[in-house]
Amino acid sequence: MSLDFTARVPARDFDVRFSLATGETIALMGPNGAGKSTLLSVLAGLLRPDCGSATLDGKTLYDDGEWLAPHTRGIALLAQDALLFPHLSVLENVAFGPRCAGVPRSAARKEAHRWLREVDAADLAHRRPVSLSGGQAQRVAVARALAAEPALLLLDEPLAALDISVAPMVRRMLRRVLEGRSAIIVTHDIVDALLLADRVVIVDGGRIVEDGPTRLVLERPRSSFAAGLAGVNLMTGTTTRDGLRTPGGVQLAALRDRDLPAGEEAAAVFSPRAVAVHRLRPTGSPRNVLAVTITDLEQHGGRTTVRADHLSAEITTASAAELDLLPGAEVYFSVKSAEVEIYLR
Ligand SMILES: Nc1ncnc2c1ncn2[C@@H]1O[C@H](COP(=O)(O)OP(=O)(O)OP(=O)(O)O)[C@@H](O)[C@H]1O
Repeated sequence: MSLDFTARVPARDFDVRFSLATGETIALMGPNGAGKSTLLSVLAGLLRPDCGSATLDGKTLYDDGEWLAPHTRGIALLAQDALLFPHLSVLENVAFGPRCAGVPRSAARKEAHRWLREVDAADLAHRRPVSLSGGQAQRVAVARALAAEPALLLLDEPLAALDISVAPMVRRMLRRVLEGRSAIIVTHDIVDALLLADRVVIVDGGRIVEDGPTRLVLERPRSSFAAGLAGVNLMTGTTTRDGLRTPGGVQLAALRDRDLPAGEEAAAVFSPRAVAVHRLRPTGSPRNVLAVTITDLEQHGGRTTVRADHLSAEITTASAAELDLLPGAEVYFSVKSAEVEIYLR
């Protein structure tokens, strides 16, 4: 194990215990006020728990009387905003960690150039932080965090402050640099959990309520929070000219980003509300049609969720009754391509 963590902070009703394997990335999710920032603060050494202990790669971070100072923990914390040092150039920002660790100036600069290349920001080396866009600054912040060679990387909603148009690029970069790294990423976005993490840990009311592989937690949610997250349809496969093909051969047309390359691993996401249910295969429409078998129906208010083969449709209860839907029935789900979003994995 890379990290073993227990902490109690009664003033915040926080009582959490979990472990992280070496090279594993966890998505930490939960509603507002659940305790996600508390967990990161305790790990980063910004908040002292009343009791508990934590070790990282065999090093004690805290225990009864022991308390390691934040800068000696080997943990880098990346916040929502890049928080670069405004008076230093991009290169000097990234070289800061190695310099603090005693690396000579020219070697530290060389390191910094290497990390900037790693995050596709080599051309920004001589810029000042004030001249960077949000996405550029966040890439530099990632390079700065990695240049310190942390044993554990903490990312607090790293995409939340970014424009929706640049978030996918930064997400792809993160996916690349997080590969094989011990990291905890706080996110509210299930797409991040699916694409960036090996495992999802859900906290609610200062306690862990779910912990497991992201797919499994979504398919069999045990907490109301996870059930809410599971309210999206996800299909994985490879990109094609006009969408996605699953390993089982299902073709899904999507409204595609024009620069999306074909043949890449990707996930398609669409809302259950965008799915229509039919008894007979619909013809002559530009929709995606999937033949499925109903596994379960759930009524809530005037609407019914129809679950089938890991997908779900949300339709009015009146139309569910009209279609005479029952578990075991073979039906067709259809969704317009404009409702399907594709994310590279
Ligand atoms: N500085 C503080 N002092 C006292 N209590 C705090 C402090 N910060 C947070 N809390 C309390 O601790 C609990 C956990 O909050 P925390 O900020 O860790 O949640 P979170 O999951 O990060 O929420 P969000 O998604 O809103 O950032 C909440 O009840 C909150 O009110």
